[in-house]
Amino acid sequence: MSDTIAAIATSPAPSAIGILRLSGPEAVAAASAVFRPANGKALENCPPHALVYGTLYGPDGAPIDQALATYSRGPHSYTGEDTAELQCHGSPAVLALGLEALFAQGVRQAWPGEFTRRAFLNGRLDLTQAEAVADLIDAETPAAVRQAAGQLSGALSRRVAAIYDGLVDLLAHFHAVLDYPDEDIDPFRADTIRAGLSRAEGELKALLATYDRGKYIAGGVPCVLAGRPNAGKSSLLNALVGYDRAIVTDIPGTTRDTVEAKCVLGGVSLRLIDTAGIRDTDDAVERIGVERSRAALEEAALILVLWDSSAPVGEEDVALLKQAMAQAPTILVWTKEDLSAASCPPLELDPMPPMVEVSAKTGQGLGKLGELVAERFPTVGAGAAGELLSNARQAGAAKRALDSVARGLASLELGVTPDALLTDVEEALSALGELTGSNIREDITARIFERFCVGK
Ligand SMILES: Nc1nc2c(c(=O)[nH]1)N(C=O)[C@@H](CNc1ccc(C(=O)N[C@@H](CCC(=O)O)C(=O)O)cc1)CN2
Ligand SMILES: Nc1nc2c(ncn2[C@@H]2O[C@H](COP(=O)(O)OP(=O)(O)OP(=O)(O)O)[C@@H](O)[C@H]2O)c(=O)[nH]1
Ligand SMILES: [Mg+2]
Repeated sequence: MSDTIAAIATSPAPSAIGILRLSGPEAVAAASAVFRPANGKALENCPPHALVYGTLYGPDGAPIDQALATYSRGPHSYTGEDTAELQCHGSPAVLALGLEALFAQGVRQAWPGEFTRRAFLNGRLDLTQAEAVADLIDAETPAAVRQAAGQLSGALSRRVAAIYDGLVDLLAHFHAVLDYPDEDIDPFRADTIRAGLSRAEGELKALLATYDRGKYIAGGVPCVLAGRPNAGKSSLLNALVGYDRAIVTDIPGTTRDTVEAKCVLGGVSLRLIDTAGIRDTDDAVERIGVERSRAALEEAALILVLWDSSAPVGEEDVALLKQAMAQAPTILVWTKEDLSAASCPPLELDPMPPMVEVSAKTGQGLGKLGELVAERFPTVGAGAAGELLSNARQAGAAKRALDSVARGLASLELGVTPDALLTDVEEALSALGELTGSNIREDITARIFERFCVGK
């Protein structure tokens, strides 16, 4: 039987309300020992799922807060175990004392994600739903909220289950042919199996195609700021994130290492990557920085090429723009719009990139830049029904399922033995089981729940 865990479930800053949460066999008894309801009854004798008003006592027995408490009996709770909550004033000192009082009752500190891990182990959530809990907490845009909330309610699980069930139906046909292992699969049955595998293949391809969008919604679009030294890259990064994240000076070659920061622009969550200005240089450190800039360009899903509108455009600016456009959706950003513009020869590019003039100093043009980003990633700002693959673990499992199904289809054409084909289908089922967590190794779940916060 599992032990009883407790944690502060709310943020560590002073706030209106702060919650202590417990789960496990002694959860209700421990909460009852430190909290006395105003109605004179013991907490455990009040009805479950109700909020009860009363006094919370610290480890030395002195009152430390007027609070609300509630408890639930497993399996009718978040974790599926007995749970209790103490909803206090959100003072970090009160919460720390309350937690200490609970430890004195023999409960222990919860690990990060341990409540949700218990919910998963007790079958209250599958793995994609548990991951959605973490995604929801981390969501930075309305689109990310909708995607995570849909996944939490089981939308991705249902989509995967439909593929899984289709493959299970096929297994019945295999058992019929396995009874006669030396005979070829009769053509009628082979057609049925082929149709089932093709359908699963189509569904898995469609599912995998959701991953780009899902990962951009959940984790942000990797967006590189590129341009020659002093173009204003770090200034733009700072203007977009709203604080002085990167060092800005008038010395060309200020940024050496890549600098990352998140922002929301045009409703799209971006992972901005500021880079060293690209130029030939004798400085060994700067040269490594320039190499990193070029490497970052290759990882980008969106590139902002910055041209200083107060300086003449050079050949290297045009070369960088062309390189970027060949690599990913690119926006040409004319910087320092507040200064007087240098004259620029007409640009002859086909196609022309979308362009915008901005000033990091005044904020002019940033709204227009947001519109251009939203045009490039309309579906990333729009949210989803929650049935997108949203992380690499999910995509990896779906890819393995697809590979197994494709192998099965190829084998069928080659006329292999039924048991080889059966192995392919079983491998596909096992990969889908990993995706939802119905069939997954302990060490992998441990890694997944480590990313959660304490108290979740
Ligand atoms: N105060 C508080 N707020 C919270 C949570 C919590 O645990 N406490 N949650 C958690 O992190 C989330 C809500 N999720 C929850 C999911 C299931 C149950 C639950 O008790 N389910 C039971 C009973 C349902 C019912 O009363 O109808 C069940 O499913 O059987 C509670 C919270 C977000 N807000
Ligand atoms: N007036 C004005 N000056 C700007 C603007 N943006 C940047 N600057 C100035 O241009 C100079 C270079 O800015 P940075 O943001 O450091 O340029 P960078 O592209 O990051 O340069 P490197 O890191 O050296 O590649 C600094 O003196 C900035 O203050 C702007 O919008 N208006
Ligand atoms: Mg810089």
